[in-house]
Amino acid sequence: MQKKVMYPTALTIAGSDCGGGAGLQADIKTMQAFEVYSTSVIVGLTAQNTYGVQDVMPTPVEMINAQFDSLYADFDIKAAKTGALFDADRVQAVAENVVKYGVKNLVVDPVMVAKGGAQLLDDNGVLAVKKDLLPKALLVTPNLPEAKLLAGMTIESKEDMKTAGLIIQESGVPNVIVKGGHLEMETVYDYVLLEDEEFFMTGPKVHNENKHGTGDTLSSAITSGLAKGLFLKQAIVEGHAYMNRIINHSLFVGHGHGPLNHGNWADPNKVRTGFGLEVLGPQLVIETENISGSPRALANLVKSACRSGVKVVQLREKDETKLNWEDKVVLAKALKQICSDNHSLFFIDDDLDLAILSHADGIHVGQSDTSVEHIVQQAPNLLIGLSISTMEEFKKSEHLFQHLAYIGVGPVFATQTKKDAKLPIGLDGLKAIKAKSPVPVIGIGGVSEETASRILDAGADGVAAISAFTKSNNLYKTVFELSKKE
Ligand SMILES: Cc1ncc(COP(=O)(O)OP(=O)(O)O)c(N)n1
Ligand SMILES: Cc1ncsc1CCOP(=O)(O)O
Ligand SMILES: [Mg+2]
Repeated sequence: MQKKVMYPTALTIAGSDCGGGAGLQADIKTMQAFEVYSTSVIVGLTAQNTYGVQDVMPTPVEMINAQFDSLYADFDIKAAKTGALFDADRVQAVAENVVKYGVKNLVVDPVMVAKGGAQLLDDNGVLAVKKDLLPKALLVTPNLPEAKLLAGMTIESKEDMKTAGLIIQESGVPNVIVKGGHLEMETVYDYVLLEDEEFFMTGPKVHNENKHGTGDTLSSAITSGLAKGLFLKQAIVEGHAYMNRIINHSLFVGHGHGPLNHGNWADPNKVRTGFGLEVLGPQLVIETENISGSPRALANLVKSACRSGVKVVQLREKDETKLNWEDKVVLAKALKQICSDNHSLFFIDDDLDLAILSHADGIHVGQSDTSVEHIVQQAPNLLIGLSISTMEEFKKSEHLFQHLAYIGVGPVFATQTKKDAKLPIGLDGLKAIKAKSPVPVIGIGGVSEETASRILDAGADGVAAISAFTKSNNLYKTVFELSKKE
């Protein structure tokens, strides 16, 4: 099977924790857990273990600049975060590079004091973060002691957290999370103040000593979501869910405050937010006809769907299209760009020329369309999906599986959308094919928020749908429902 794995890239700008539980080591592990490629600018070294920080050595400013130069000469960095920055000179250097390279989606974790009490940002550094870095950031994530310093007030209640959030927002950063883990309560409240919304996130207080690196981990998790193209609120909620999960599976290594288990992310939904073809998630199949004939409306739907978590989009422009060839090419190229920007794969239905011209990632073909062998010969880099409607078609196609990324099996249920659809194969038919298929099985036809979980429970690796998306008034929920097993 051909495989193409797409990895968004993120950056951590932070200090090294040689003990591996916090700092940029925690960031890299978290990003890996989110299937995001991590790059790093090392702002300083710490000699550190689970007992605390024994020594600190900041990186020379020239070397910080050189690391930024190297990374931005090469990588397409979609989101970045800062951790320990040590002093005002280093904050200044980071702020200058943020401007120089137009660093996108910057999350500032204003690390000031390590768990054992060592100072990781001096007093002038705190002022520099406020003045030089926060106005350039998308989000800042202080814990209570950090929020007290940034807001210049004591914080002893949830109300105080809200006031502190507003004061910090006035520094010029549009979004703030004040983390309340230090409040003496059995529930941990984190106050989220966004540009247009505010809410508390809650989690249980965890009664063990292994919480080293929690701040780094949450901010990296959010940064990972941003790198993958999630909306900020989604990235925050997913990051928080990740933290809540792994904090309950922390590791007993070392003899002091142990680290989190960043790899313990055995959430059944996880595979559906990943990248790569083993983890297709719901596929949006769409043509201008489905969306009042308007290419712009189609582009908007594709953009929103990608941002809601769709990882594969297929353009299925049929003969009835009102578009001429040139307009079709323009549309396909625009959709490919939207998909690339959002780390989603872009497929074309049937049309090999259009797939090649638009630099699509893949092509989907039916039993009577362009042959798989011809595609492999003409465009060996294209991923290929093949339609299968019956067990007979499956058996007839077995020699092609070596070339396929997936098979689209259906219609599973009756569909109004495809006029020439064959008879529904049903859940039992799908199950029988899944049992024999060496490639992922995507169920299509009559997929809705109600039927998707039955198709997935029958063994499908993912679903593809048209009307479920075009009729949706909440794409995020639709993607969630189309990814969910019972
Ligand atoms: C994922 C997926 N599965 C099946 C189809 C149907 O393709 P095909 O059989 O070629 O029918 P048309 O789409 O051409 O009407 C698909 N497009 N995608
Ligand atoms: C393209 C295609 N192939 C088999 S059924 C179908 C149409 C799916 O549309 P809907 O998701 O609205 O049932
Ligand atoms: Mg076809």
